[in-house]
Amino acid sequence: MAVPVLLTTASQKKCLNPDARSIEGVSQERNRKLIHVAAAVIEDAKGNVFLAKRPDDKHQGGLWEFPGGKVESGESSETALARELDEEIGIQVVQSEPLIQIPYHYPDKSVFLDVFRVTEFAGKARGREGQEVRWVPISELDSYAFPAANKPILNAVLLPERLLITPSCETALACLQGIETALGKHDLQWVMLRQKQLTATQFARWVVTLQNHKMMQSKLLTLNCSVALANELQAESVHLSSERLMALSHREVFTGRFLGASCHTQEELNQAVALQCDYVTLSPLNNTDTHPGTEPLGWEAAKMMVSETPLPVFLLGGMKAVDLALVRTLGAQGMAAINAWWT
Ligand SMILES: Nc1nc2c([nH]c(=O)n2[C@H]2C[C@H](O)[C@@H](COP(=O)(O)OP(=O)(O)OP(=O)(O)O)O2)c(=O)[nH]1
Ligand SMILES: [Mg+2]
Repeated sequence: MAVPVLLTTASQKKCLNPDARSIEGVSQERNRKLIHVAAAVIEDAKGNVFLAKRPDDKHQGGLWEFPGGKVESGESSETALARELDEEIGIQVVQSEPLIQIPYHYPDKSVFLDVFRVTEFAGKARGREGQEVRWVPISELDSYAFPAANKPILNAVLLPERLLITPSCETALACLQGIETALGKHDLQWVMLRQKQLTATQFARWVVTLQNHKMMQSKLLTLNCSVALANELQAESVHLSSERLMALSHREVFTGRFLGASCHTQEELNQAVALQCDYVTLSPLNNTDTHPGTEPLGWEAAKMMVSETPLPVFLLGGMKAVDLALVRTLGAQGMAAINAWWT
């Protein structure tokens, strides 16, 4: 008989707040022990992800899930993952890496999702328990109904690992050329337009130029501006400065897909979690030319902060392109940088 592991650790603290619960309800849920669950984002070589439908009579029934199940007493998450994937979908894990950890309180249950990316496996994935299963292109994941706790998993899968932030540029043309060079040289998929020296009108003009450029058609463009301006510009992604983040009392109605924010402290990270941001940047990791005189967080503190944040975290500040591997071992989603890629 499987005995699920109940977590009472620091993971309790970083839970995403469930929607529309009374204060009393939330505090009761927060004291509840977390059920430790190992789940897998299984990818094939074509960029498809394997989904299974939860049986109607189970918790979160009828919704699509990343296969997995409860970690049993005495098991590591990796062992539980391997066992569950064999039992549920008949595959044997060959290679996996941690993707993200999410504590979440449902009204009736609290779970701690320990999510791995499985990049290599043996066997043919199938529904061994009669459940409906499907290989789904990553670009179509957003059209599937998942349990509410899964939102950060989707963000972690959909967002690229590397974010290029533009330095302040003299002209829109110089900015375009810089982006083109960096994207071409480093095979980047994600760009944040950050140009603090521009007025909103000038910024909007630069954005339209970028949006219409052929090279940006297949890339994710994030605008570092207000939500109102990003909506006006029909942006797919907006990035809030820490000042804008801390000034918000609730998640503004952003009409695009990804709402991110700059964080430098635990308080700002807490606010990003409370506002249900889709990702955060955490900086400065090291000393940087762009923010001289700012005390860096350092790798140890950053590691702690990442482990307490149930959102995809992109580390930023004085990093080199080769630091990506280290960033991943810390549990962060990836890295954001100007100088590492802008030449
Ligand atoms: N496997 C999986 N579980 C998820 C996801 N999202 C999510 O909220 N959960 C929740 C639903 C359940 O409360 C819990 C997982 O339990 P489970 O039903 O998969 O556990 P299990 O495979 O060990 O099944 P059982 O023996 O308890 O029947 O985590 C997800 O993407 N995958
Ligand atoms: Mg399961």
